[in-house]
Amino acid sequence: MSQQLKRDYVVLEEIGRGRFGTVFRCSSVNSGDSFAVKSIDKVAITAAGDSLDAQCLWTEPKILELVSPHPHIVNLRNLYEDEAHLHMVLDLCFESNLHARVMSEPEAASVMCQLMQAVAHCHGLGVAHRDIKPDNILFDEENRLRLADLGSAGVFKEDERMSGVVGTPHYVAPEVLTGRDYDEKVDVWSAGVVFYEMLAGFPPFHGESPVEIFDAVLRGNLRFPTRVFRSVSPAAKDLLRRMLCKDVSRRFSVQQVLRHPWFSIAEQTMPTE
Ligand SMILES: Nc1ncnc2c1ncn2[C@@H]1O[C@H](COP(=O)(O)OP(=O)(O)OP(=O)(O)O)[C@@H](O)[C@H]1O
Repeated sequence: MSQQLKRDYVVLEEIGRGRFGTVFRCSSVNSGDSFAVKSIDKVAITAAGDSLDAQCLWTEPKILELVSPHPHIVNLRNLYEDEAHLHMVLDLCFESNLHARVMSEPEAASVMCQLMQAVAHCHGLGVAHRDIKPDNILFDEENRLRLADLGSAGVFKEDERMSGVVGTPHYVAPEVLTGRDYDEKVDVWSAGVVFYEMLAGFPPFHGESPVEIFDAVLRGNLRFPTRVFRSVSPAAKDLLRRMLCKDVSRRFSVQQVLRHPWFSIAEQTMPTE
């Protein structure tokens, strides 16, 4: 454990684990405030022998430095390195229950508005997240949405597109699967899948295996089964069509999503406290 990290934070219980990262709760020695520390095992990455993973080691902290601070992103507070680990001190968050239940449109609008603000901030700085999915959408102690895990993010420039298959089967955009170059609108597609799932309780493109899911994504046949979508507003369906549009040139940008009338319609029907 880095001596410097131990000087600044008391590292407490484990709260999560990924492929190479273990996440602990920690508290600041100075303020007593709670944070999360994600410790990446450099040795395990090197031993796994995957040069892509080794390259990605620095992607997350570098991109987090670029996009922090933002109220809807899991911000990087401090970074430490020792021989075996990279330690990222992050805002402490909690897993979302986005998978757990079908949401009303006002609830979904609140989630989508915060998510799209985080994505707009990233896109404005030339960063595409590339792995938007419920597991990477966390909430902080004040119940504010925080976009997490920028380990798969990519930097794009005006005349330079991105490549490489990155993402998670149900949420990945079709242009990523075809192996062609793509742009930041892959995030709008993935956020559209999350949006559909919040309203329907199941994803728009499904299958029994990853291959079947990929085939369904590539077909991109968006359906609104009456059983479930009978009570969903035409504005919500319109926005879903514009986000889950296979033709990237016609797919909405994040700014266009944020300007869509569905947000104000859904807000007007929000119950008052
Ligand atoms: N800031 C945080 N606060 C609380 N929990 C967190 C935080 N960041 C991540 N976690 C939790 O820790 C677990 C692992 O985190 P994360 O997915 O970022 O690790 P990872 O190594 O990048 O994972 P993978 O590459 O396998 O997706 C997840 O369950 C996540 O919910």
